[in-house]
Amino acid sequence: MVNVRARVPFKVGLKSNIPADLLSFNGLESGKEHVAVIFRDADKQAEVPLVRMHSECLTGDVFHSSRCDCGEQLDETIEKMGEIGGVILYLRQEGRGIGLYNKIDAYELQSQGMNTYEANNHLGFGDDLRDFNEAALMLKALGINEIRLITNNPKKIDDLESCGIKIVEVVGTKTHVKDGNESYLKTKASHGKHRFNFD
Ligand SMILES: Nc1nc2c(ncn2[C@@H]2O[C@H](COP(=O)(O)OP(=O)(O)OP(=O)(O)O)[C@@H](O)[C@H]2O)c(=O)[nH]1
Ligand SMILES: [Zn+2]
Repeated sequence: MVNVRARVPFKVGLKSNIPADLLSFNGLESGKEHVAVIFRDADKQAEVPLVRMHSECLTGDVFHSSRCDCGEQLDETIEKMGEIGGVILYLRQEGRGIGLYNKIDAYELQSQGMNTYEANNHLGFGDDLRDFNEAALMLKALGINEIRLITNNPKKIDDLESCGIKIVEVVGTKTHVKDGNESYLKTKASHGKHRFNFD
């Protein structure tokens, strides 16, 4: 049984000025310390909340690495939810579930010419090891069964729905192209079926 362990207020965003609550949970069987960040008490409002399931990316979220778009997606989400409310589930699934050191090994292979999925496969991993069952349990612990999901990734939609969360709307993120991540994003679109808008 997953339930809320603690809920504390803090302020977030690039200027540390966006109020939110940080929540921890009991009962996550993976032992992963997933957290939720709730803006404008979105879990207590009548409207169906905006939700983002964001998988940990130390290199992108913290260092804004050129190799991916994770940090920009997180910043965009925080800005949006600061204005209209929402819930970020920050999931400790570094490297699409293979972990940080393996992701760095995969980056080494990508520097030699493999794409993001080929590198995973070469290391003996599937394309994406994540499952979103615990994310669904966290939402249920918050009393949330229906959401508007921020994602470009169809796998997240299918996985959450199969765990009993109703997705009433899918909201895409912007396409954050920068020097260094274009082929990564294009591979996600062609192979991973992510929905991006390349102008
Ligand atoms: N294995 C591997 N993982 C990567 C690579 N680049 C980024 N990641 C990981 O991919 C995950 C990105 O997850 P999310 O931000 O949830 O994004 P997503 O699955 O692309 O889906 P949406 O952003 O919701 O459309 C993070 O865990 C990153 O650490 C890579 O080249 N190899
Ligand atoms: Zn990333």
